[in-house]
Amino acid sequence: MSQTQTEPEIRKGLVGVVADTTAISKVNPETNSLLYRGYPVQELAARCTFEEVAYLLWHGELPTPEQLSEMEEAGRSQRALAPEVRAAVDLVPTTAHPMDVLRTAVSVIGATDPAADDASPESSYAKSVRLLSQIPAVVAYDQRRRRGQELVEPRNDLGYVENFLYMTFGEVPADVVVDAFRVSLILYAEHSFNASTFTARVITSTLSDLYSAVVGAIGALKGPLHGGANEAVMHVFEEIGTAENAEGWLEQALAEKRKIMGFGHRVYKRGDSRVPTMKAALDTLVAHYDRPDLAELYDRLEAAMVERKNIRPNLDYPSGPAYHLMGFDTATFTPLFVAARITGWTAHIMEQLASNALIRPLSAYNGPDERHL
Ligand SMILES: CC(=O)SCCNC(=O)CCNC(=O)[C@H](O)C(C)(C)COP(=O)(O)OP(=O)(O)OC[C@H]1O[C@@H](n2cnc3c(N)ncnc32)[C@H](O)[C@@H]1OP(=O)(O)O
Ligand SMILES: O=C([O-])CC(=O)C(=O)O
Repeated sequence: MSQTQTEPEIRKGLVGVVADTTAISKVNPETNSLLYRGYPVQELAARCTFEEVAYLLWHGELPTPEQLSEMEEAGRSQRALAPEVRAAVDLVPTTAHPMDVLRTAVSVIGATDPAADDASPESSYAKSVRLLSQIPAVVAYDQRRRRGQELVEPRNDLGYVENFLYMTFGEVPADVVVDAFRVSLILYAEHSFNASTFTARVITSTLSDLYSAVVGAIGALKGPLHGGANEAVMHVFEEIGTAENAEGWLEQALAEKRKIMGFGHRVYKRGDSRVPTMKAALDTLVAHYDRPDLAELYDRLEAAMVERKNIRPNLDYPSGPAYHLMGFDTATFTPLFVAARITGWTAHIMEQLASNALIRPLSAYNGPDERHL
């Protein structure tokens, strides 16, 4: 009797694999849309504070004024950089990437939390609020120490976004800057089973603690194929120099088989649903800082890439130059992504815990046949 052996189907990079359900966000490449808990992200960016969006991602509904102020109060009381976290940051040399500093700081925040291993929903939520509040203090302080500047203590009379900028720059910038930063954080907050979120879910699935899952997610986000691309976009802009070099630079880069940072996406093949909103925010910054040269370079490279490869920008493409115009150092861009995505990551960690199954795929062995010594 002959038996046909079916080869296992291997989906390298898990392309097209549906790994689980989620109620947190829906990415729909067909309609080019992104919903957080059912709400289009564009509407949230137009109408909500970042704190409201964080609450929505965590709880499934937008907060009432009372619920919001309760969450904000808990967050404000934890905004200052804890002394042991500051000491840990100071130990890391400034030759290290800010993502390495942030990863270390989150590890210390976890290691100094006596309830680190408490996986109850209440404790997970409290940790999520804690990380949301502490991460800006780390990011702002790290950029300042690299510039030889003193730490700026938080201001509790300010909202999250204003305070983040205040701790970074020592002043609250113009409304247009505050608003562009708010929009970027909302757009970066959540995006289903992207690589860093999936990393957090894999770690959580072993019943490890929330901080370990976030540390792993930070590591995954750092790579230039994921969050590290917003920083890489700025390096591309610097390499190109001025708009008239864009086409020539692209030809050469493609000839060298380079990946063009800020373009392409695993899920969206006809454009990233978040780009138009972030591009509009970038345009307001270009006008505010009077930098039409940057907008021209942006447009020329995008047009050339669409013409040559029919590949469109992802969110990192407008975010990189937007953060540059706001005054952030290029190496700080991906930590800003962490500050936003901590909301989505922790929402997914809580969702995974609520309905857990160990994540453990199979592999098809292709090494030598069995042999003996
Ligand atoms: C917020 C975010 O994390 S969004 C992603 C940020 N990352 C980047 O911007 C990095 C640059 N982009 C890329 O490397 C890719 O587009 C990714 C990693 C984002 C998606 O990759 P995948 O879904 O695996 O697409 P894949 O690599 O299969 O691309 C299909 C084809 O388009 C090409 N391609 C895709 N993106 C790019 C790019 N940015 N530059 C040049 N070619 C590209 C690939 O080389 C491939 O060509 P081939 O079929 O001739 O081999
Ligand atoms: O979804 C992805 O693969 C990457 C992305 O855009 C994100 O994480 O925001």
